[in-house]
Amino acid sequence: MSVNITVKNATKRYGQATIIPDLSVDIRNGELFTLLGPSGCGKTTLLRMIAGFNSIEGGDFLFNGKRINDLDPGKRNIGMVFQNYAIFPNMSVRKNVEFGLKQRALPKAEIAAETDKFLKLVHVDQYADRMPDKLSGGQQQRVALARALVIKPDVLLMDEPLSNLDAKLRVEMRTVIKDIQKEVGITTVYVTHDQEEAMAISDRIAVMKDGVIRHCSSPQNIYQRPADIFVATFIGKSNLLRAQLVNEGERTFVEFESGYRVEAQNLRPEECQNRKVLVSARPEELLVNVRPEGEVSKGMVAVIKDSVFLGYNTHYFVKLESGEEAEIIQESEINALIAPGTTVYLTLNLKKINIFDAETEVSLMTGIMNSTQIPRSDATREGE
Ligand SMILES: Nc1ncnc2c1ncn2[C@@H]1O[C@H](COP(=O)(O)OP(=O)(O)OP(=O)(O)O)[C@@H](O)[C@H]1O
Repeated sequence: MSVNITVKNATKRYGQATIIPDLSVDIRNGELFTLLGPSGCGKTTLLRMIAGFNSIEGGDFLFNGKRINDLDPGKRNIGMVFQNYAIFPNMSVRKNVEFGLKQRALPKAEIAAETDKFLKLVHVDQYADRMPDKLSGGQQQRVALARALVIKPDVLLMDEPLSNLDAKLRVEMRTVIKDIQKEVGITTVYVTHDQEEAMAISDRIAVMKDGVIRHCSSPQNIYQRPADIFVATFIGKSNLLRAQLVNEGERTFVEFESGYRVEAQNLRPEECQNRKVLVSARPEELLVNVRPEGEVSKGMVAVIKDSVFLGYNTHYFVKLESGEEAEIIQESEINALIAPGTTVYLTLNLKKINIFDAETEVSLMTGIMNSTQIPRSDATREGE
């Protein structure tokens, strides 16, 4: 039986250091929920608290509403996969997978049938009699996954399971994990510091910094409307440009340091007063335009520092008149690579930029989905 997990006001300290000050989050039954953040932000600490391996200095952990704080790790019915495989090197693949079932003293026929089922699920059935050292890293992680799932855990915890694999295999294994998780439907908490991996596999992501969840939502919501500048720059690449909000009657304009001005869109009405802001634009939301001789600029004036042709896309690295630098990714056009040294003007995809208060670094936009709570009336709804 898969469960929903509730973390209420969790606190974790190591000696004098508070690693998690006060963290609350609901993880839905059956979802693949990722804890994402830089090294040391407390992802593994939180995962180990869910597993019962770490003491809890404050707060409550609940599975389906039942408090588990005092339940031994072995009684929480949790499956786990770590980066260092955690399979027994002296046992064949089959023996590794059947280990958990034997410990539960199930009938022999059931053990054999269940082991076969999970070996097939992760596509290692043809290696059932091999020893782990005769398997590739990806195959070893598949065995670790089968071993974790065969006991029918209520929760699957995965801590950087792909970080020991090479880049190509890591990308392949994302699909394997995502597909298998959907097939078995077990609530999964996944830890990674790789934002692309998180975006590729997760139903929802919690972006963490210093033990605090800064943004919790679907990958699309977090990418398109990040809650603050940390999130905007941690998930994908964001160019940050200094600007000022300027009110004119009912209208609010964004005035960049170069003097370029556009009408602000999607700002929360209560946030429209004059103030210093930072505008974030993804590399694909800025457009490089060549300015014909003598024509007045229709955007922010910049000079191309470097042009990198990458086939379908071209990356331009530019320096603006304000001294700020930006990276732009643009679909390559035939024979139209703009040479370094060329003066260009930049325009923005206004619907997609994000505007943040320069001081608090918090977003001023409408449409931010950020919730660590499951709406009680609609716990199974997709997205937010
Ligand atoms: N047993 C421990 N004793 C003291 N400090 C610890 C202990 N375990 C972790 N820490 C500290 O707690 C903080 C959070 O560690 P944690 O392993 O949860 O981070 P993380 O986000 O998982 O990072 P990484 O991606 O590097 O694994 C770090 O500053 C770490 O040094």
